[in-house]
Amino acid sequence: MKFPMFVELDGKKAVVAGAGVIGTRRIQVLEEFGARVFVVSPEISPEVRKLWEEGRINCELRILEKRDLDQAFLAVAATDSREANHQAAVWCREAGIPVNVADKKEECDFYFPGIARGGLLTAGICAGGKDHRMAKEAAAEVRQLFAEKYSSKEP
Ligand SMILES: C[C@@]1(CC(=O)O)c2cc3[nH]c(cc4nc(cc5[nH]c(cc(n2)[C@H]1CCC(=O)O)[C@@](C)(CC(=O)O)[C@@H]5CCC(=O)O)C(CC(=O)O)=C4CCC(=O)O)c(CCC(=O)O)c3CC(=O)O
Ligand SMILES: NC(=O)C1=CN([C@@H]2O[C@H](COP(=O)(O)OP(=O)(O)OC[C@H]3O[C@@H](n4cnc5c(N)ncnc54)[C@H](O)[C@@H]3O)[C@@H](O)[C@H]2O)C=CC1
Repeated sequence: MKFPMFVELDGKKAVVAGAGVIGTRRIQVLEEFGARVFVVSPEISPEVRKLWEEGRINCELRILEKRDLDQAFLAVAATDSREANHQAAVWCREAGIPVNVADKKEECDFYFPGIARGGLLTAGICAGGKDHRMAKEAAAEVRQLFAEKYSSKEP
């Protein structure tokens, strides 16, 4: 069971390997929560390219290398290669950097929850890696609750 720690990400380096469908989702969330996102991926989605062009994130269009992880606060391995994701996890573990591995929950130090925000509140919903559909559904219900009952106070 993972502990729901609410972590300060403002200005902290978050490395994301792979900017396809899942990497893009991760990059958007980390950027929204203030991290200094550094993307390494041979190909990137249009959404990620736009964030890059707006100067909100940095990208390198190549495969991940160990040195990319220097000074990272956290990392995400979201490539479509099991081998590359595993290698990233090993490098992170050696360097003591918490890592999320999109295709293997056993290699994750932390999970991405379903997120609900409203007013002053932020919730992260996790089904312990056992049912992401349930996490998604519950997060949608909590978003609805926040909008109905707790949205009056803006952050
Ligand atoms: C453990 C965890 C680690 C982590 O990723 O952080 C993890 C792991 C894995 N997910 C996989 C598949 C999918 N996950 C989703 C969706 C979501 N997955 C999310 C979280 C988590 N997923 C973490 C905790 C989960 C928990 O609490 O139970 C959500 C909540 C948040 C988010 O991803 O942003 C988000 C829904 C919220 C939202 O959309 O609002 C979809 C559907 C979709 O993408 O639309 C699919 C594909 C289709 C399908 O199967 O349904 C695979 C197999 C990959 C493969 O086969 O290669 C693994 C790997 C494994 O289980 O080992
Ligand atoms: N955790 C979750 O919620 C989910 C996880 N997945 C898993 O996430 C992974 C990614 O899936 P998608 O985003 O759909 O794949 P995708 O094919 O859309 O994107 C993969 C990206 O990785 C990049 N890439 C490939 N090798 C790389 C390397 N060595 N270094 C850096 N970047 C590299 C590619 O250029 C591409 O941009 C898959 O392993 C998939 O099984 C899939 C669905 C949900």
